[in-house]
Formats: sequence, structure tokens, C-alpha cells
Amino acid sequence: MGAMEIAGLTVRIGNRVLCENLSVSIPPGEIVTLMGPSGSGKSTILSHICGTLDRQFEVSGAIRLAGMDLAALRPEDRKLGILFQEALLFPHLSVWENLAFGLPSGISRKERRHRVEAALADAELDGLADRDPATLSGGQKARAALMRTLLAEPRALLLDEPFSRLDAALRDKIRQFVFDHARKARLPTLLVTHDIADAQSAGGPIVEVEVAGQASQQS
Ligand SMILES: Nc1ncnc2c1ncn2[C@@H]1O[C@H](COP(=O)(O)OP(=O)(O)OP(=O)(O)O)[C@@H](O)[C@H]1O
Repeated sequence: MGAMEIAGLTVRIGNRVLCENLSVSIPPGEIVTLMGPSGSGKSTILSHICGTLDRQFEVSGAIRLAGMDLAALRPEDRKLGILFQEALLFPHLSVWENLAFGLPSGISRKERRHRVEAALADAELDGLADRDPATLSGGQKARAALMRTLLAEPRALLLDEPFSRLDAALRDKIRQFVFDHARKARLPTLLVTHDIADAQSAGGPIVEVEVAGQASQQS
């Protein structure tokens, strides 16, 4: 797995600067946290990395993954894993089918079954394979969403406040689970959060993004 680099990223909308000259390097297996108040542009930065940012934003600078400029790849070819506040599981598919959905095409049925079953066991979801995702608890949904994302073999992981809807008791457990898997898979990981406890628990550098502008790598 290669590093993700954000190099001199500036994002503007109209006459507002959302992010100015942001440079961050995320080695494989490291979690960098982007922190900042609401409206400072954190989700906008993630959208730009994914290639889903509206064209009315003006962007300069580069995002590289394993040395390759992501701008050269169509959004659907970037192979990025993303987790949102809501665990976005397909409601019409079972838990098993949700996980299998992430798998790369071209693998045998036997291998599919093996990978999904191993992921279900890893996330302590075995026994829930046939369930409708709506019947899962918040923690089970979060673990299922992570497993589906990892089964797709992403080259980097983007986390957009994925713990903010979880209650305090569950939150610490789930974030350790997500961070441990990100490190184990050697994924460069970018976490967006308001919560200093999330950032501290990620254990990597914290980048502060301020409203209307400046960003700097702190540690
Ligand atoms: N289409 C748009 N036109 C104009 N301004 C926009 C547009 N989309 C977003 N913005 C502005 O860009 C700013 C950054 O939004 P963004 O959602 O990236 O912030 P954020 O730091 O992720 O906030 P939050 O923590 O609340 O999710 C906001 O002030 C928002 O109002």
C-alpha cells in the first residue's frame, strides 16, 4: 500500500477560501486527523479526494496515492474506502450480501464465501449473516460497514465522522476496531472529526482546519 499525499491543496468557493495550501502526507497504516469547526471545509476536502466535489468549487494542488495523481483517475477508479456518520448499508440486502457487495469482481464463489465468512467472524457478526441491516444495533452496523469497505480492497480509507452517532460506551470500542483494522491493512487513513477524543485515539498527526482559511500540520 502506498502513501497518500495532499500537496498544496487550496479550495475556494466564490470569494471564500475553505482550505489554503494544505499539505499532508499519510504513510500506509497511519491515521491523520483533520479537525476543525463546522463549515471549515473538512467534508469538502474529502469530497475532492473522492472526486465528488461540485464543479463550482475551485481547486488547486494535488492528491497523490502511491505517487499517482488521483486527478488522472476517474472517481470510480480511485479505489478509496469511505465511512460516513451513518453506516450506509443497503436495506434491501442481507448483512451477508452487503459485505459481499464490496468484493472485487472475478473471484470464485468459494473464495467469496471464505472472505465474507472471515469478515463476519472478525466483526463478531457471524450468526447475523441473514439479517436485514435495519435489525442490527449501531455497533453492529458500524462494524458491518467497515467490513464491506475493507472487503473492497481500498487503497486508502477516508473516515467522515463515522463515530459521531454512536453512544459514548460504544464509541471507544468501535473506533479502536476501525483504527486497528486500518493499521493492519496498512491503509493511509484520513479521519475527519470534531471530537478531540477521536483524534487522540487515532494516535497520528492532527491537522487543524480553521474557518475561512488556514490549515497547518501540528504534530
Ligand atoms: N455548493 C456550495 N456553495 C456555496 N458554499 C458551499 C457549498 N457547499 C458547501 N459550502 C460551504 O462550504 C463550507 C464548508 O463545508 P463543509 O461541509 O466542507 O464543512 P465541514 O468542515 O465538513 O463542516 P461539518 O463539520 O459541519 O461537516 C461551508 O461553510 C458551506 O456552507
